[in-house]
Amino acid sequence: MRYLIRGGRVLCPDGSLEELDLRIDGDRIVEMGAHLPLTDSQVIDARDRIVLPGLVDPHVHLREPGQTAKETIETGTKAAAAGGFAHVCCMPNTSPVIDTKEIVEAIIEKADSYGYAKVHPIAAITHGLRGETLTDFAALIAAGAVGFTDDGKGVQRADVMRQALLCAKELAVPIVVHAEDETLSRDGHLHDGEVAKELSIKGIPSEAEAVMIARDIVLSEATGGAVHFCHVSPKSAVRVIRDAIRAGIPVTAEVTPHHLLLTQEEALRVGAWGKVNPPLRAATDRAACVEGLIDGTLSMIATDHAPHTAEEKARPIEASPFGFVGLEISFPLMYTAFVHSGIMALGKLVDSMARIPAERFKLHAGILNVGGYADLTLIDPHAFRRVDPETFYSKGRATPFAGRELTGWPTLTIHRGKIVFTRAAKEESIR
Ligand SMILES: NC(=O)N[C@@H](CC(=O)O)C(=O)O
Ligand SMILES: [Zn+2]
Repeated sequence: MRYLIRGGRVLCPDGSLEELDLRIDGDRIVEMGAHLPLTDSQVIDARDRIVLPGLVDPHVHLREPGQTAKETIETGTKAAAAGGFAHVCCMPNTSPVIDTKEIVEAIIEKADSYGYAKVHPIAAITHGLRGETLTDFAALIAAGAVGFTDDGKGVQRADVMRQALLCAKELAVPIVVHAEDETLSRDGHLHDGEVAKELSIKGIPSEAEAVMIARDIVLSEATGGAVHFCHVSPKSAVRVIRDAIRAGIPVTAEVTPHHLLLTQEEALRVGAWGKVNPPLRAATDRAACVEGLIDGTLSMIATDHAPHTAEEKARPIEASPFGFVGLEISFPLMYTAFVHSGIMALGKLVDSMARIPAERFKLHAGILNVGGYADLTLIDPHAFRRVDPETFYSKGRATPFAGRELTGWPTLTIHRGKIVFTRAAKEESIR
């Protein structure tokens, strides 16, 4: 199949927006230029659209194998396509845990058989996420793992983390850190602040996250192993990561839309739909995350798409699991808050949602160029729509952003030369 994407403004690798047509042949972009001839291609009308590279999400939970009532590889990658994502890195806290090459291979094969988006497993650091013995990193990488994490919990033992970093250095992959010291976070449900106090719910202090980040920066420097910090949330952590980067220690970090846009007060408004780990914190923490995004300390955006069943997220806060969905709204959330508002250039946002995570995990993705894979998404920078969880492809429906009016929604996504998502005309704009 040949497509001609005509009349759109294309985000070029240098960050400029240019009126260009793109021709797709098979799974590749074969031509980019002004007013390309139609020849034998099928036209995709991109007038009033911005053409972006397929986005890259370094942190999603697809729940397969084992928790298919929450999500499946099929529904999770459909949600990715609807959110404009061509690549997602999936976390290993499945059942069983992603700690063998067979599971890594099965996930990749299954995702490829659907063809909505590429899935890159981040395999477990330790067997069963038990925090004791290292998995076979070399075998897991050979099977397709792009990094290692015990996400869902932190690696409590410093000696185990040190060993993991030595292996990671040898094999040139990052250790992806969910930073949480359980002696400080245990039994907590919300940020340890005013709202938790008001609701008489045990809190999770910022230090539970920041002390682990500080420890792993020290271990990264000592071993030379690269660390990527997940879903950074407290001000203290942003500061130590900034200092580490300045000192040349090989660390990178991601931040989520919810930690950039929301605070602990959400628990009063939406209850368990706003329960997430790490928790939504104080206004000063949120401001520090925004500052970290803008100065490049937090160089990547991750959704931490964490679907649970409707029943689980309907429970009271203390009985509900941590996490909510994000894939289908992450780009419009970020576009509306940072680009539409004039705070950030579109090129910088897309770098943080495509080019930089692709480079970090060596995915050969994240920019539009002739000869590259035809992974791209068209966004509508004009129309506003409300977030309606009932329209999600994900099985997860919980999000504290339900009802928000956003612009910059993906309207059409192409993955490897095939149309994998088009926004239904019934989802009309509200202004
Ligand atoms: N973020 C969450 O609140 N939950 C994640 C685990 C995680 O990413 O730490 C999950 O698996 O549900
Ligand atoms: Zn995590």
